Amino acid sequence: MKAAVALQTEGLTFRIGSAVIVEDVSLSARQGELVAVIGPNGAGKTSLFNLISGVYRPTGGTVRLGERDITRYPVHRRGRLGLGRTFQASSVFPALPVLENVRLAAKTHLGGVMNVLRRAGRDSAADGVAHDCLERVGLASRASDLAGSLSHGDKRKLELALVLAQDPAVILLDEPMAGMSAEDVPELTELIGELRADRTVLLIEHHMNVVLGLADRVAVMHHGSLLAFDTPEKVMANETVQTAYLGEPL
Ligand SMILES: Nc1ncnc2c1ncn2[C@@H]1O[C@H](COP(=O)(O)OP(=O)(O)OP(=O)(O)O)[C@@H](O)[C@H]1O
Repeated sequence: MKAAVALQTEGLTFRIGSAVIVEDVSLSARQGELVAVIGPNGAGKTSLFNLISGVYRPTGGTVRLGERDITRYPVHRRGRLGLGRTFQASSVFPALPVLENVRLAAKTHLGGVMNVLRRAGRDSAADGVAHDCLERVGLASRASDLAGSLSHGDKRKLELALVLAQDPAVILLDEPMAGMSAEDVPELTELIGELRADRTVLLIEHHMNVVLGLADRVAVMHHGSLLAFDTPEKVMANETVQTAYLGEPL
């Protein structure tokens, strides 16, 4: 039996004046599935994430999280319902220790789901979650360092820990490898692969070896539209994709 659909867009469209940013995008991700979103610069990938996470209001189409139509929900409500997203460096407090950053994210989340608990109980639960998340992303040894002192690559790991601390069922990752040193890429690739054990992941990624190694299905965007949405093998063999995006046969 196929797993239930965790996230689905139907006819998702975003226009600004006469500019079409995202056009009629219908895709879905099942529970435990990793869907990669690829396409050239300016294809509309980040805008698609902005529509799914509620940063942009679509001019057409719908977004469903599980059975629920969340198209008109604000960002924070989508977060509470289990949709998580990395927000690049903007979500990191540089003057606070690494651990404190993750604790704050965990506390915010636990404050929503455990508001009947006493503060002390919540704080110790947040501590546990924060340590666990830092361990998972490989930053446990940097827990007491200031977040601002981390290298670019380690900041990306911290951003991932901040999302994990909110325990989302569906995670949107926008180029998590960007700016990482080559030796960090395999470790992070493995970590993202492991997320699938209990979550659904949508991943914007330019490293094709990462995409091909991780993705169950690949969505190819081009000029705001979905050019193909299929298994990595079928997408790579798709002539339209080769001509329009990859330029030449692989
Ligand atoms: N709020 C906005 N106002 C005006 N133009 C926008 C807005 N959001 C996106 N765009 C435009 O839409 C197009 C798609 O941008 P988007 O960032 O979604 O592409 P992308 O595929 O993520 O590109 P990249 O790989 O470079 O990150 C770009 O031309 C961008 O300038």
